[in-house]
Amino acid sequence: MIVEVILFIIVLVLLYIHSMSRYDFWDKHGVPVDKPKYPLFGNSFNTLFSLKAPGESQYELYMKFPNERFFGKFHFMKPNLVLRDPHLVETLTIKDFAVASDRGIRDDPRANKLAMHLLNLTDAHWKSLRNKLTPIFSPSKLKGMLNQLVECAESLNRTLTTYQTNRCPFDAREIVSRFTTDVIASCTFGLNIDTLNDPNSMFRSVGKAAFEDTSTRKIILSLKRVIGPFGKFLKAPGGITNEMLNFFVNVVDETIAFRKKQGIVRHDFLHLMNELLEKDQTSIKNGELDSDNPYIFDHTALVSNAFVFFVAGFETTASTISYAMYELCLNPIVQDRVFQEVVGVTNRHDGKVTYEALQEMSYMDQVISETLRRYPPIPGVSRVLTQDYKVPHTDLVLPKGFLITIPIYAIHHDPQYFENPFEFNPERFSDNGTNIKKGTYLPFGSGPRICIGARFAILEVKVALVKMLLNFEIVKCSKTKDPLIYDKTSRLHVPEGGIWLAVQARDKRYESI
Ligand code: HEM
Repeated sequence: MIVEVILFIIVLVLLYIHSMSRYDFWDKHGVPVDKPKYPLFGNSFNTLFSLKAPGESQYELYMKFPNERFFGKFHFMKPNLVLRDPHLVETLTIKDFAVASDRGIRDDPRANKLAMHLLNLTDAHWKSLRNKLTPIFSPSKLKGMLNQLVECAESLNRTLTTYQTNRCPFDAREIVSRFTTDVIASCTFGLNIDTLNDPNSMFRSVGKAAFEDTSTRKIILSLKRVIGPFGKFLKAPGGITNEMLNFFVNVVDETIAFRKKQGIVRHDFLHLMNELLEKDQTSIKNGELDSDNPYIFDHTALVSNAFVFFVAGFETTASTISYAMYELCLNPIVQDRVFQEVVGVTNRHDGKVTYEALQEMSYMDQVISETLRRYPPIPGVSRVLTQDYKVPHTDLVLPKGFLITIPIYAIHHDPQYFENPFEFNPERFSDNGTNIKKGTYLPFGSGPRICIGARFAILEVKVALVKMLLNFEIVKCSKTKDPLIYDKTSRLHVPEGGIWLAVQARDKRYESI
């Protein structure tokens, strides 16, 4: 027995020495590094074990290297380069896109019936799909969805009225997540669901399942990223089930069949994607497209991308609206100014929230931009090299497959680019944001892989805030936290326990608007 124990200790010591020696990687390349204290988990220890919120952990590390263009860290034992220089961020994501077109956090696009979507694809297949989908987010197409957004915002207002009448505080994150779920269900799946009144709807359950985190889930999801092809054998607990996936496929099929039978045309994402599908089918019939072309926009592409719009779109927009409400509540002067703008513009448009009226609300744009700077819903993005890459103006050559991180949250809070970065100040975005240095404002990412839904997201956030402000003043309640404390268990930078606020009815003059 003693021999076994000694052998076990020797193995542990050898493993420890091996693991710690891997951390010499950046020293050997002359790159500044924050060497991890513990073996195996690299610099991710604090976030994986829920000791720090992701944004705070990223910021702390970033601020250790104030004069560097980049620094090294470790994701588990895998070296990872973190960019600090905004020019380098732009070079990698735009000019050198050809060598860094992959985000590296994808599942196999054939993993299940909803996996053939933009997030999971790379190279030519991604490019073909992105080119097909980009036009459905054009301003003219989004204008066609405005009525649906306004209807959902009116439903949100009805819910807020009940809280106002009962003088009851509410968790803005929860209520607004139900609104953004209704929006995606309406614009992407053609369904008028009412998650605001039915919080247990399947859509809401899937939304929660996609973002609910535990330490075990975070560790397994992160491990999947570093062990390459073996990752597919690892299954993280929780998340989206097969039953949920089937539900989405059925919803899409039933809605398309119903619309066809009833002759209903609604200019939403479902309709526009169905047009893409029919166009490819016609091209195959006419012999213009080969039926075994791997990039055909078929049923799988339609349901997969409808699904990814939901997952990528509901939490990010809910986060932005609820943080904007929080900041407007803490900054009554800003709230008053934006309210005056909203009333002035809507009055010029016969009291209506039209697409044209929304384009005139420039101070509202500043408020939304500053919210996205202060609280970027996705704190960082990554790129994986598809070829060896010489980092510009250095001798550092990184091999194919190397992981590079762009720390969005930290760059947004770097005092070099944003004075008093933790202060909410929409004035930073006066002059259409032309005074913001390139490569320092990245809420939607950068380059050809930038968020495809950015324009839709801004429109949705704007409609919700405009309709809300016309009816309510957002005020503090006894549960409003200032400052907020961030959730250490989540992969996103979200407040612990939600964002508690209250609303008061506006002057009767505006109630009907
Ligand atoms: C405030 C709201 C949103 C924020 C802050 C946001 C942010 C982001 C970011 C940072 C990326 C990665 C970009 C990169 O790697 O450079 C991304 C990608 C993406 N987003 Fe969004 N997003 C938002 C809303 C939406 C909405 C509403 C949709 C769909 C309706 C959407 C769909 C997508 C898709 C499909 C991708 C992958 C694009 C590709 O790989 O080609 N997002 N988003």
